[in-house]
Amino acid sequence: MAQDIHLPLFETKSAKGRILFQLYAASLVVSICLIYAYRVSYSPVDGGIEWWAWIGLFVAELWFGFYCLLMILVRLNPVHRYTFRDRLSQRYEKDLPGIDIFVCTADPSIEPPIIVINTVLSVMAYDYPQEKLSVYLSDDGGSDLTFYALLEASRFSKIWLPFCKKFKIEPRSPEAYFCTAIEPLDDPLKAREWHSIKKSYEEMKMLIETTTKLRQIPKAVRKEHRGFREWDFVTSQRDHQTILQILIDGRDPKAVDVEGQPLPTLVYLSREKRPQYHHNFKAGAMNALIRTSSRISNSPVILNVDCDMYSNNSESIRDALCFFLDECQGHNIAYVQFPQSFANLTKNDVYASSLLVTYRVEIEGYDGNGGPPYIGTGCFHRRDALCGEKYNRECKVDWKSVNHQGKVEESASVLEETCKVLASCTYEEDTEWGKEMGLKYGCPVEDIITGLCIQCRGWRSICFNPERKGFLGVAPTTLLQSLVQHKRWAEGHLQIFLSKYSTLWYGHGRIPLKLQLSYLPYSLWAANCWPTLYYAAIPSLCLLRGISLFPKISSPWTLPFVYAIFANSLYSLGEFLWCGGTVQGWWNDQRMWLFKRTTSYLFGFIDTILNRLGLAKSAFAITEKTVDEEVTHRYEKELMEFGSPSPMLNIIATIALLNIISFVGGIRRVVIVDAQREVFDQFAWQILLCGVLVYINMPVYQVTFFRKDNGRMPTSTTYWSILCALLACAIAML
Ligand SMILES: O=c1ccn([C@@H]2O[C@H](COP(=O)(O)OP(=O)(O)O[C@H]3O[C@H](CO)[C@@H](O)[C@H](O)[C@H]3O)[C@@H](O)[C@H]2O)c(=O)[nH]1
Ligand SMILES: [Mn+2]
Repeated sequence: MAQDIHLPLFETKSAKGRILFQLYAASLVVSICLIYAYRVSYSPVDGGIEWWAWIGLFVAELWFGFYCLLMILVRLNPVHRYTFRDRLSQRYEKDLPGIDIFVCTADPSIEPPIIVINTVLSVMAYDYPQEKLSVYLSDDGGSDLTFYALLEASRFSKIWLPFCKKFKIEPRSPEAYFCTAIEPLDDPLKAREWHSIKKSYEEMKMLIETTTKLRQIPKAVRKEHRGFREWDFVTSQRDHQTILQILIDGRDPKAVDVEGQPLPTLVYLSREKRPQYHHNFKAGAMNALIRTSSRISNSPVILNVDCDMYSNNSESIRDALCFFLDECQGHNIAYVQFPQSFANLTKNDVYASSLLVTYRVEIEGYDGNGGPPYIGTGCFHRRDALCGEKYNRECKVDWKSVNHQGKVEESASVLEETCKVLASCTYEEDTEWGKEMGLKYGCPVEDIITGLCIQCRGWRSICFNPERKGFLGVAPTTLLQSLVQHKRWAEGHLQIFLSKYSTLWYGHGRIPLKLQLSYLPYSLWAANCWPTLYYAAIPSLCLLRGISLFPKISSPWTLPFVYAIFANSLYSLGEFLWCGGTVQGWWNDQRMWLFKRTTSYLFGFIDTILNRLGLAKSAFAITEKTVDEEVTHRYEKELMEFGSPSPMLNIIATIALLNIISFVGGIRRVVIVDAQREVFDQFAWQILLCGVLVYINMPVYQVTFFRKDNGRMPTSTTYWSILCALLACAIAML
């Protein structure tokens, strides 16, 4: 035992193949420099339209080169982490710290209560001493439907938790489990129990779904719990008092499951909302939870998940504690971030919503460079660090005694009353909440800015990517949902970059330089829109007009272009396949790369500027977690869903049409005018670029001209885009 103390609870390994990557990176940089050399030495004579087009392209290439350097930097030093849970339980099993788990939901129609309670049940069922777990649900929808579902879940947990333990099942979200599980046939007794639990779950699910659909709680049910009385005073979702209900009080000796084992504490909180007070979206909800939980359970470690992110691995808490509790390296770790993963992806992930490379490769690169960002869900925090405390070398937590400090004496009903004020609108007035304490306000990516500030206070963060994924969530299932989500992200990142919390100046001297630079690719997401729009439109229009912008295909200057394009594509394909993607998935990823850069990032960029000028306020558009059956059906068939009109679709369609017109024009030029193959030689690159753009846009032509279902391009968008594309081409040919 004494020996064990010195064995670490986790281990860090550098990724393999780093030298190979460095060689590839160096060769890529050389080819990019050669491209610049070509641009400088062959620029057309001053002043004309050719010259302007050329300079524009050069600037775009300078940008892409710079961005490419940043992406290389993120990948230079990835690390993997491994935990030793057996050592943890050997040394700490009796003194494991309490864990507070926060689940956030905001709207019962966008986030159906049945999804929410599945997440709640999955986190209640962690393989961890139950009396040390407290689960808090924050309901920004202030909805009795969600409350009702949680009440049902609290009852169901009494049979669900013992079942999970007895059958050692994974995952512990009942919906996810019964979706794929096969009944145990070997033992008839076990099979009977299994069936009875399944039936109970299905009954509960039906009750909850019908109530949600009817949007009304049956009178009889209302009488069952005094908590429902609170809704007599609720005027609307945006105007109500604090509702706080302790549904299960873990300290109560009567709060036990069917086997007589203690249950985790379960709390419902809907913070006060008044029209005259800004509620600060998820950040506001989280801060209310931090304060309320500090009175009720005050655990030193907080896990935070979105309402759709169920726990897929019952060992995650123990994994996370291996980092915090490590005697040598644990003291300065503020948070342990699990990568986001999704349960509802199709094989080739049409909308590239898995962000496969980001969450497999880049996040580990961040870790190597100083620590991953906080990405809002699937993250374990040290409470002190989240509350704004600075890292202090002298101050080490003694995890063995932390549980015995200041036990709460008040009864649940007293707590319910006394804690209400902590979640009121006025509580934060003239305090540091939302500034130096808790999650930061005023940014659509509250998570990133909060994580960055924690790192700037001297703390370190860790990325943990276990074999069996820690959490699984719901990825957007329509094109527009995905684009809107990315707009929020791009806008948030750019806002941080331009604010006083920018990694460049705020991070300077506080976090390592390579970590400062690693934040840049995301900070500058939005800025990508201009060079990408330029590259996707101008060379094609120039092809129509007969302006050549690339080296002749027979000239040696072609080589750096060939190398840069092919090496880069092959590398990214390799990386994608290595992460478990498919070739078609990679191609879809490239398409979404184009779509996001020309729409989400553009609107994100414009909104950020308007926001800076004080002309617009940024909002938090909640991502929808369900869609109707027809849409789901198309999603499963991997058909792109365009559906409702939006300026974003206008841009996508216009670019697609413009390129097909230019492509046809370019081919015509080669076939008709070209006698000596001189024209082809000059324009081959542009035709190729245009051809690739046409190919990548195939689904767009399909939805615009051939599809008949409701996911097709809206007619108004089609007309508008045809008009715009024709106009652009006409101007180009003038
Ligand atoms: O006023 C609000 C708005 C949202 N939420 C909750 O915030 C979570 C995230 O919202 P979602 O619409 O699912 O956003 P995503 O785009 O999926 O979220 C990613 O990006 C967000 C920042 O932009 C982070 O907050 C999230 O954790 C991260 O998963 C959900 O549980 C919501 O219920 C609230 O509690 N109150
Ligand atoms: Mn989400």
